[in-house]
Amino acid sequence: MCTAIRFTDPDGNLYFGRNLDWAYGYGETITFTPRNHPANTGHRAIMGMAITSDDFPLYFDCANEDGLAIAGLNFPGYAHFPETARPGTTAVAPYEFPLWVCSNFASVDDVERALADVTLVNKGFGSFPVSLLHWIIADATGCIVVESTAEDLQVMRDPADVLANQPGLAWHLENLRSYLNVTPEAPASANWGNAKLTPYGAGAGMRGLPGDVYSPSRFVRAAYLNAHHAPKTGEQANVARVFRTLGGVAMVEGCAEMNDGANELTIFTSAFSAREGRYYYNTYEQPAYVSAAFTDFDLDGTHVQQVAK
Ligand SMILES: C[C@H](CCC(=O)NCCS(=O)(=O)O)[C@H]1CC[C@H]2[C@@H]3[C@H](O)C[C@@H]4C[C@H](O)CC[C@]4(C)[C@H]3C[C@H](O)[C@]12C
Repeated sequence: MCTAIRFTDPDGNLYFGRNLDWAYGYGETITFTPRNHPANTGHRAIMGMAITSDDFPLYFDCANEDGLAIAGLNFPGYAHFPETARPGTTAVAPYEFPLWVCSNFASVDDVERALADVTLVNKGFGSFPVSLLHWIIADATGCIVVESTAEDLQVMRDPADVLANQPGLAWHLENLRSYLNVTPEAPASANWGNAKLTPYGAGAGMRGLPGDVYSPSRFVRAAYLNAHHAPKTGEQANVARVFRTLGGVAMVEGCAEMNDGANELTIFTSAFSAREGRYYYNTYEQPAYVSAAFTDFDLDGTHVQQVAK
């Protein structure tokens, strides 16, 4: 499973992060695509988590120098990509979609407009299978979710500022209504007959928030934690906010098996700060952040640059 969140600090800077939950990694590391890389048609510097094949970055999530960020999350059972583009639309393959978005656009509004003329097509990269994903795309103003299904390509505003896995965003947003009673406030005491009931301590208002790592539960919990986190000032506190919130929906190894019996766990957690133009991540066994900033790289170069693991 995977979960992604966005929020802004009190100065309006975007923070964006994701958990990558799976049974294994792919050798991914922080990967920078300079403005003049041949596949960077929009000439925006891009950084995120990827593996690289033949100097082509296969991003799991990434962000650009204008403060636009995207993450791909599994969406099997729902994701469907037609073989060919609808007449009059541009074909974009799922493996190149994060790069295409961050290369060509500076804002969620611009991406949303452009997607009216795009078909996400069923095309893989080399011998890799096509990933069955949906995507969250965020900037300082908000976020959208993109879902290509057998019906159509849906581009939806996401007022919850989070995404998990299946089902689709519309279902998750509807499901949130079942939890509107959950609150940070301490409930008043109650009298049930002659029994006087008082809270043991903090957290009593959170009873009912699901504690498991099933996708609907992670969506609800991430939405609650993200919406209620205290606003923070400064880079360190906001990066901590991303990691603490995503820690609230992280997967502990051994608690949830995948279909093949393998244990799913939070392989890495990442955070992008548009304030500093910096990408941070940690892994299951290495909780200390590793980070890189756009300014660490040759912005006008032509080749992908990777941060050694
Ligand atoms: C497995 C990852 C999604 C994790 C996730 O959402 N898990 C949910 C588990 S569950 O179903 O809900 O149980 C996805 C996210 C991004 C994907 C990668 C990116 O799309 C980049 C390339 C794309 C290639 O087509 C396949 C390899 C790949 C390197 C992908 C491998 C894999 O599908 C990744 C890493």
